[in-house]
Amino acid sequence: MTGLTVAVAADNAGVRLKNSLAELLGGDHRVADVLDFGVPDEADDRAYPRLALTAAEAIARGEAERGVLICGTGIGMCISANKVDGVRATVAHDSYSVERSIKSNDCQILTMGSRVIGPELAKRLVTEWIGYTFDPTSASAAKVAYITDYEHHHSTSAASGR
Ligand SMILES: O=C[C@H](O)[C@H](O)COP(=O)(O)O
Repeated sequence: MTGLTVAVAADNAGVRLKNSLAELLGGDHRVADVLDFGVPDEADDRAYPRLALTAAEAIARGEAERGVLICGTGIGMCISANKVDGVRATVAHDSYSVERSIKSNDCQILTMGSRVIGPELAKRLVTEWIGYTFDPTSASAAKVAYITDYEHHHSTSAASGR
């Protein structure tokens, strides 16, 4: 496996955890590059949607394969990132969800809440998350493709099928 490029971003509620995770990722042999979309410190009060959308758009353009986005709860980052076509983001604070976010859902983005999870558990989960890969030949692939197809067609009737 060639090294991953991982985008990171956080608002000022999550910047300390984001910086810690960026350092962790930068030292991981499975990571080729870390793209930091800010904020740099707690004095920067840019709101989470701007940061999430900027990072998610970079992923949609193929500039990074993965992203870790941190806010107070992870929820705002997740909602915002999921507005970008082609991006699948999830908030997760447990090992099983982190694994399934890749293996079932092929999520590029993991979001976490700095007010929800401790830094050591977050680091452990991100270390696990980097090691998972999606299997495009798995039974999960068609389910993810259904979402992508909906995005492409913006079809309101898609939800009425199986
Ligand atoms: O989801 C939003 C985040 O938790 C953010 O860090 C805090 O948002 P708020 O200031 O609107 O509560």
